[in-house]
Amino acid sequence: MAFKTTRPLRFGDCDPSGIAYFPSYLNILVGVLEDYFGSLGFPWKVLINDRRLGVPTVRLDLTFVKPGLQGDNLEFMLAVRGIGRSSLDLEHQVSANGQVLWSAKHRVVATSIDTHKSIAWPDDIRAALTPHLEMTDAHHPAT
Ligand SMILES: CC(C)(COP(=O)(O)OP(=O)(O)OC[C@H]1O[C@@H](n2cnc3c(N)ncnc32)[C@H](O)[C@@H]1OP(=O)(O)O)[C@@H](O)C(=O)NCCC(=O)NCCSC(=O)c1ccc(O)cc1
Repeated sequence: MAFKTTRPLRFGDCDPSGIAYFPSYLNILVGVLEDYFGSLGFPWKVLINDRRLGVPTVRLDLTFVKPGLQGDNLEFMLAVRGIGRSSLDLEHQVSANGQVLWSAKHRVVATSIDTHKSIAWPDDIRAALTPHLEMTDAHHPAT
């Protein structure tokens, strides 16, 4: 099941003409990921400060379809597409007014904040992520 959340496209996210500035999208996207982990019971403050676990991005493939405009209510849909030893594959779809504005394929990796090396997902985090796993093939059995 996809994680859904919304966030308005604010004045500070846009250029002077009111079109979304894509670096702002990246910052917003990190916030969505943070909210997702929070929804699973793993707020990043606790993950980072107490458990010494970071979630850096190693790959991000963005496709922009339509411009976002100041005042749009951005609707984020995050799906888990794969869980590796330490990696997590996500797919994002971002819409406003019923139209897709952009999408992203995103891989993050669990790392130790102390060594800056990958670590296997701890059992409790893996157990929380696994029910959200939606294989792409499940949606496209013929491909
Ligand atoms: C993440 C790394 C430490 C992993 O390196 P290693 O410890 O040597 O591990 P490995 O190379 O074995 O890779 C581990 C896994 O990552 C996967 N991986 C690593 N690099 C890649 C790339 N480039 N593409 C795809 N997959 C990758 C790899 O397939 C392994 O997957 P599993 O089989 O599931 O375990 C290292 O690749 C790295 O430091 N990369 C740079 C990360 C970075 O700086 N990203 C820029 C954005 S920072 C960021 O997003 C951030 C978020 C939150 C914060 O609090 C701070 C920063």
